[in-house]
Amino acid sequence: MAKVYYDQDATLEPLIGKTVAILGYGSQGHAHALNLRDSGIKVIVGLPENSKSRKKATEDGFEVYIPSEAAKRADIIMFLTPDTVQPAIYKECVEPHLDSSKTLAFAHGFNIHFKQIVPPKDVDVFMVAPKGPGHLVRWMYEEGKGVPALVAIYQDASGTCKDKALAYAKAIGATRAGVIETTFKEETETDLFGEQWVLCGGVTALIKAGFETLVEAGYQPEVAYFECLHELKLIVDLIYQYGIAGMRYSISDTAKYGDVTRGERIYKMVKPLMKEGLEEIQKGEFAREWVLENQAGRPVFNALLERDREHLIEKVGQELRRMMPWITQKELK
Ligand SMILES: NC(=O)C1=CN([C@@H]2O[C@H](COP(=O)(O)OP(=O)(O)OC[C@H]3O[C@@H](n4cnc5c(N)ncnc54)[C@H](OP(=O)(O)O)[C@@H]3O)[C@@H](O)[C@H]2O)C=CC1
Ligand SMILES: CC(=O)[C@](C)(O)C(=O)O
Repeated sequence: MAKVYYDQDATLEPLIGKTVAILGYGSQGHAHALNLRDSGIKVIVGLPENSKSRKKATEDGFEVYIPSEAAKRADIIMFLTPDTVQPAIYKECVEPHLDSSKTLAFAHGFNIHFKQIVPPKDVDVFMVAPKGPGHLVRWMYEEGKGVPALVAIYQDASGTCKDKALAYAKAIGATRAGVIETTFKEETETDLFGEQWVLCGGVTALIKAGFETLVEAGYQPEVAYFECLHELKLIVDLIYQYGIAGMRYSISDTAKYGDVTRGERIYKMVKPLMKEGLEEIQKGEFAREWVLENQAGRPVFNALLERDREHLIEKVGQELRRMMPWITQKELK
């Protein structure tokens, strides 16, 4: 079993007296900045003058600088901007201010692993990758809990990089839940695989296919929504808390039989696709496609997101969620 690091295995000491620059103030950026500051770490934020996030970062009480100034002032520079703009930010704003006293940090290994960013050898480089959405990283921290994370050391020129990474993980609350040491390769490939084939791509495909199958067969869209989306959370909550066996303990025998037999058909169809998808990631084909998509102005990305925004399930869901105000616990901002 992998070694898991908890609060008692890490100390904030390596970050005390240091300045951490958080480049970006979005899902992860706001959470890391607020959690680090609440843990007693000096934080500044790096955002372009025209950034929509400047208002929120300023209202949250942070000193906000343009990225190059933030990089110049900081000891540790954490990239929490979209992966696709990190290479340009690095080249234009960070690299000119690098020396052996600086540390680069990431929350996803994409740009280091696929060599879109190649740091000088005398600079420490680590990753602290929360295994959950940024808003939950903040909400769990506020509740005294944490979102688990992966840490990886890419370069340890100083001999203290791992201590800094674990201190960072502790400061954002991750060691409350557990932190596993990995590599940039393992985090990048598993994260891309998970978000494409299980968590986001996998789940949304199942939800849409199920909903459309029922609606096209003439069933009411509201019934299809409750069956294929609303109830999914309840089932996943059981799996999250008790494992697959625990969830199956709670559902009916009829549902269990359907689960293990019809689920087997889905499993047999999907696993070969998943293996293909993992190979695409490992061979860099997905990375190349995503880099080129961004260079072309995201035509496919924008078109497919817009298509799904117009999906009937979004319209039905918005209406039904309005009748259950307790569902939307906190505004996603
Ligand atoms: N979302 C998640 O839960 C997770 C994300 N990650 C990783 O965290 C990193 C950040 O992702 P995420 O938080 O989702 O990003 P978001 O898209 O939520 O936020 C991006 C932030 O970067 C800002 N930004 C955009 N361009 C620049 C720039 N040139 N210089 C400085 N800031 C800029 C944006 O400002 P503006 O408002 O102006 O657009 C925004 O504040 C990525 O590496 C991602 O892979 C890792 C684990 C989970
Ligand atoms: C939340 C998370 O870790 C994801 C889905 O991989 C991401 O948003 O990058």
